[in-house]
Amino acid sequence: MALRRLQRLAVAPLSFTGGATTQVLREMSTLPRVYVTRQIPPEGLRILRDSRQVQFELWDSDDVPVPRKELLQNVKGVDGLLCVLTEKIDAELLDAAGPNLKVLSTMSVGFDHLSLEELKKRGIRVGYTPEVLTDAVAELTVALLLATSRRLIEATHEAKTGGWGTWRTLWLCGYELANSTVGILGLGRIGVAIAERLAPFKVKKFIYTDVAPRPELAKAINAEYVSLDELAKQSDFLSVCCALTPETNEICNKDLFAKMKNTSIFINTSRGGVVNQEDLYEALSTGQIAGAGLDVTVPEPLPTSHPLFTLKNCVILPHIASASYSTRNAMSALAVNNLLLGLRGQPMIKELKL
Ligand SMILES: O=CC(=O)O
Repeated sequence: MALRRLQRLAVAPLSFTGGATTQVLREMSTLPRVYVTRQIPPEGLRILRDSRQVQFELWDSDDVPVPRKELLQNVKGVDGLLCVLTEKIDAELLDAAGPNLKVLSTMSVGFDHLSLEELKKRGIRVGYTPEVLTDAVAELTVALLLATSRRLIEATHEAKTGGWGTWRTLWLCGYELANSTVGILGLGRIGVAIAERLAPFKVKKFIYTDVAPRPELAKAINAEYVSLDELAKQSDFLSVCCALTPETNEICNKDLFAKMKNTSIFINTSRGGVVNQEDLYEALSTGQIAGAGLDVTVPEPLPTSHPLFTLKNCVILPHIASASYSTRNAMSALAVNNLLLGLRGQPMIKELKL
């Protein structure tokens, strides 16, 4: 099938003169081998091609992830691996790759798909792509928040399907940011960038919680550190920005939703795993909270039959927070540069400390 074909790409254009071709092939065989699990955006691909540092094979599709069985086969003996967040990098995969594998580079800021313990045990260095996506994610979070709180999806649906009768005094009313309290669960670069964008909407107060206060970051947005309980109680808008870890797994559950105001809006652009989705469904369908905007779910894609899709007060996006052309190209370039630096034994631009 054309889409699923595996491409073997030379590090330099192959010459058609016999001698030169042989030379390139010989050169190829001594260069480090890299496997790329997805057709990555052009900027990264160009850097990889032009580097002449590696020979690489690529799963030549962006529509269908490489099937696990093929992935296990294709990584055999590689020195470097470039993956995206759909690939689970665990002991089985690392064993399949074997001892040559020295560098893993993920084109994502999140790394919950990587078994860090297994990577560390094998001395494999890990690159990831923070910072380059902060603006795009913050922008999308604001868009999702407004779409949810001002009921934009419901409103366009009504307009298109004949629900638009006379102008009505309380029809499709939502909640506004002016004079509100915005809570951030997990304050990092993205949380700060979201708050910076929301401040001009005349937010009254920013509050946040995290494992510990982060005064340097909080100062930039004049945010107050509070407990998780207080965050739930005080927030008119609660935006989840934390990484998915064993500590944050399903941290947004019925206990949290029960403490929230029935006028509050819940937004998640981090990872679906931080939310207990049954509890969220209950909170939304019983009016315990006013609405939810989710860019991430468990599983992804969320089956179209999922109960959350039946709720008018739940806006669900298909994990697109970083999806702008410039950001995805920047992520692919950073992922490739991390990989190439790692394979040269140099510090990566963005390397995870294991
Ligand atoms: O979710 C997106 C990422 O981790 O980059």
